This record gives sequence, C-alpha cells and structure tokens, in this order.
Amino acid sequence: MQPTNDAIIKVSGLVNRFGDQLVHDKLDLEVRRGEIQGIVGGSGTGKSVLMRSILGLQTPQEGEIRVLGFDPRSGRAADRHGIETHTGVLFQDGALFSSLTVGENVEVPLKEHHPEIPDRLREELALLKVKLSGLAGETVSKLPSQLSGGMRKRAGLARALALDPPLLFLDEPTAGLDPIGASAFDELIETLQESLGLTVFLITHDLDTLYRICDRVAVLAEKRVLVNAPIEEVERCDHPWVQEYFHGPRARAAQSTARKDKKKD
Ligand SMILES: Nc1ncnc2c1ncn2[C@@H]1O[C@H](COP(=O)(O)OP(=O)(O)OP(=O)(O)O)[C@@H](O)[C@H]1O
Repeated sequence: MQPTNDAIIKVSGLVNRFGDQLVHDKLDLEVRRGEIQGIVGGSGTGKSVLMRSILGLQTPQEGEIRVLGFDPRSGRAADRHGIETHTGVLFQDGALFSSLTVGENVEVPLKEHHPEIPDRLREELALLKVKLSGLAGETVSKLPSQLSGGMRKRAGLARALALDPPLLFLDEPTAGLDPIGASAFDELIETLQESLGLTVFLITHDLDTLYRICDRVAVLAEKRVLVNAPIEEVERCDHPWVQEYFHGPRARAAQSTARKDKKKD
C-alpha cells in the first residue's frame, strides 16, 4: 500500500510527567497511513512512554491523541476496545506467556476478542500467523524458553498480528539480534507492511533499520518531536544529537549498506 497524507495517529500537545520529571512537553506527532514510521532518540527521551500513551496504557497529563479515530484518553470502553482490536504490539522482550506454547500465545487475543471462533479454526489461524512471521509450523507447540531470541521476536510478532490489525507497534524489534538476524527481521517487517498494507510505528536505535525500511523518522529530543521526515531530511537537521547520531561512523556504515541494497533492488 502506498503511504497517504491521511494521519492514522495524531498526537497534539502531549505532556507526560513522572513526579518532577517532565518527559514530554507539548509533543506533536502525526503518523501517516501505510508508512513505516521510525521513532528514534537518546535513551530516556520517552519513546516507550509515547507508545504507551498512544495505546492507552499510560495516562498523560495533557494532550489530545487519536488512533484511527479512537481516543485512548476518553476512558470509554468503545475506545479501549477499538484500540485493542485495531493494533498489534511487539514489546521489547516479546512479552510472551512463558507457560503457554507459541500457538497458545498467538491464540490469546483471538480467544479474548473472538470467543465465537471454534477451537480448531483458532488453532489454524494461530498456525497461519506463526508461518507468516517466518517460523516453521512445528514452532506452535514449543514453549518460549525453547526458542532463540530471534524466534521469540517472531513469535511475538505472530501474536501481534493475530487480529489482523491495520496498525503495528514495534518497540526495538532488532535489539539483541545479530546483524544477520536483524536484517532478516527488517525484511520481514517490510514484506508484511507491503503485503498486508500495515502502518508500522517502529521504535529503534538500529541505524540499519532506519535507513533500510523507514519511510519517515521522528527524532525525540528536548521533550518533543524535533523533526519527522524522510531520513535524508532528518540528517540535515542541525541539532547536536542528530548530527552526532546520523553523521558518526556507524551511520556512515548504515548509509553505505542502504545504498548498496537500493542498487540491488
Ligand atoms: N512508570 C514510570 N514511572 C516513573 N518514571 C517513568 C515511568 N515510565 C517511564 N519513566 C521515565 O520516563 C523516561 C522515559 O522513559 P522511556 O522508557 O519512554 O524512554 P525511552 O526513550 O524508551 O528509553 P530507551 O531508549 O532507553 O528504551 C525515563 O526517564 C523513565 O525512567
């Protein structure tokens, strides 16, 4: 699906504070439908708090948020249900239930939101999502502890996709993966985004991911979104953090790999 100018997430004037610590100060962000939106920023700049606010898992002090038209701050059951059923989330550690098999983990959201689906069909749907996430079919009967870190991420992704959500949230999906595993995961995200027409909200520190698959990148600094643009434009922002991050040796390596990848395409 081609990106459009239509905002699927709109955040205006967001304020998040923990005691004396102000994390967001009138932060604004728009995420366009059909895009892979990267979110980057130094440690502790509030990327996860932003994601949690959008999902209604955290109550900000001020601001307006709309996610596919739903309001996570309203406290209404209809808004909460709307967000839960239209979004999939892959948390940093995969957040799988350790006592359930991979298949049972993927079945959890289906059981919760579609109890009318017969057991057999639910198992088949879970198997489909597991395969879609690049895992072998027999993985459904494994426990999370029997999987590698990369496989656990894929299992978490399968669960995030269980309800066919149009909007996918990924919190540092390639953290802890080796470069080959990380690159394969990037490819999977890109393929799924294109084939399922997803919008992806992707928090990452991984420069390769930012260069390879993000349509736009939002930089969090100074308690707000400093810039949100295609990466070539972000690189030109003269803020010291952006300059250090996007013009250091690691960024140069990521830029050159991304260029090589583009040439191959
Ligand atoms: N529930 C909470 N109670 C108190 N402080 C919190 C809470 N959640 C987050 N914070 C604080 O808010 C700030 C932003 O946290 P957040 O996890 O969003 O950062 P981040 O940008 O995702 O960082 P990282 O890149 O290290 O994961 C941090 O200083 C954190 O300690």
